[in-house]
Amino acid sequence: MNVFVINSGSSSIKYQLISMPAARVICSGMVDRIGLEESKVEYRAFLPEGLKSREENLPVPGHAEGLRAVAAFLTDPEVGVISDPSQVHVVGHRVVHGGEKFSQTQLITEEAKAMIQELFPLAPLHNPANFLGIEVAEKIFAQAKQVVVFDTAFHQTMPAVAFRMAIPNEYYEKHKIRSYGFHGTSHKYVSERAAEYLAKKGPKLITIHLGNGCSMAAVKEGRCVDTSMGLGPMNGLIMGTRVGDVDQSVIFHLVQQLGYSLDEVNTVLNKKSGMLGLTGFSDMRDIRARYEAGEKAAILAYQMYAYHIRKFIGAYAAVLNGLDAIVFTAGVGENDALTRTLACADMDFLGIKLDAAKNAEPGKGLREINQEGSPVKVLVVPTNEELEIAKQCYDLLA
Ligand SMILES: Nc1ncnc2c1ncn2[C@@H]1O[C@H](COP(=O)(O)OP(=O)(O)O)[C@@H](O)[C@H]1O
Ligand SMILES: CC(=O)OP(=O)(O)O
Ligand SMILES: [Mg+2]
Repeated sequence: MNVFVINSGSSSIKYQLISMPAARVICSGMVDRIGLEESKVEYRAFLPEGLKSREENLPVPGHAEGLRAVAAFLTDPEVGVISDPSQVHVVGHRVVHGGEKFSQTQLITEEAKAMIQELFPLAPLHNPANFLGIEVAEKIFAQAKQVVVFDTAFHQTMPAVAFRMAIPNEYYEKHKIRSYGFHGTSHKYVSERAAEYLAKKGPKLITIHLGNGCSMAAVKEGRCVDTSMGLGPMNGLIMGTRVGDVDQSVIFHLVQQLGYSLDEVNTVLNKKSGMLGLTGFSDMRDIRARYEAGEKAAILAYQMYAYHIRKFIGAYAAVLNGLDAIVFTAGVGENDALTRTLACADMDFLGIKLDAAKNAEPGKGLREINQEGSPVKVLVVPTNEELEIAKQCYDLLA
């Protein structure tokens, strides 16, 4: 079964074609900077004769054009891996928000599509792009089964004490206002890899996903018991452009004292805050360079970013009543040693003892970066949301 996995973000599409159940990656790549100048389509094919890759800088005004460019690579006479789109049997879509009704992996229905659209306001950077991905893939891969895998699914095991908010009951009962949590596919994938590595039954884990969006989860016996994101993917940790936890009074102040409309407030908190608001840059590599150069704003932003991670580590160690390992993952978590250093600083009372040399070593796969004998393991586990989505598609349909 050939599963084409699409992870559509606000300005990018990551994709992999995976042969299941062997979990063999046939090709993978990404469309970057959609809608901006210098958009780019990357494609890597793992052919019997070796790797063939292509990178093309071409205008990609929208997701439809991006996916069409990818489909053209897939069937290209020289670097292609299939002769016809019908050789894609299943398309697996990452969808960020499915609300309370849609959290299980399932075939796309008109009802699910309507719900994904209804939730645009709650996940404005993600659901619209996810929806477009579905609409375009239904046209390009017309014979394939289309499956949705929700970011919220893994967090459905949270108990009510964690997911309810102390607002009047009717808002939950009538309107389903509660914490949902996101990046669930990633938290699930890395917590399973970590549990295998630790070879311990039902370990107590804190998974720390640091990409453009950032979130943490407390995982006990393979189940999520708490997570840092809520009704939408804006709260919790400081992110690339999103604010993370903020005092609600700020919202009223912006509206009532500074005259902002609610749309403007939303734009500020979702798109202009976080590391971008603090430093002028949202990409951690740019901020890192300024940190190294001793720029004050970058130093404070890094410290704040790590401080919020440390607060959640403390909170989740309490929630779990103990801790076997903390797990860093995603673009920043896997690659940025400085973030890990700052996030693990002064945590020896909790048993977290980072090994500076191991942490600084660049690596690729799962690795342990704690000191010998550290009571809590510190792991870097590369995430693979695409593989997890392909597995779930296979389990649903095989
Ligand atoms: N080598 C690196 N060092 C530091 N940060 C990195 C490195 N590689 C990627 N990143 C950061 O990872 C983030 C993107 O992570 P990613 O998981 O790809 O996010 P998303 O899936 O949300 O697009 C960016 O902030 C980028 O700067
Ligand atoms: C939910 C979310 O924040 O996703 P991403 O990190 O891909 O933006
Ligand atoms: Mg991501």
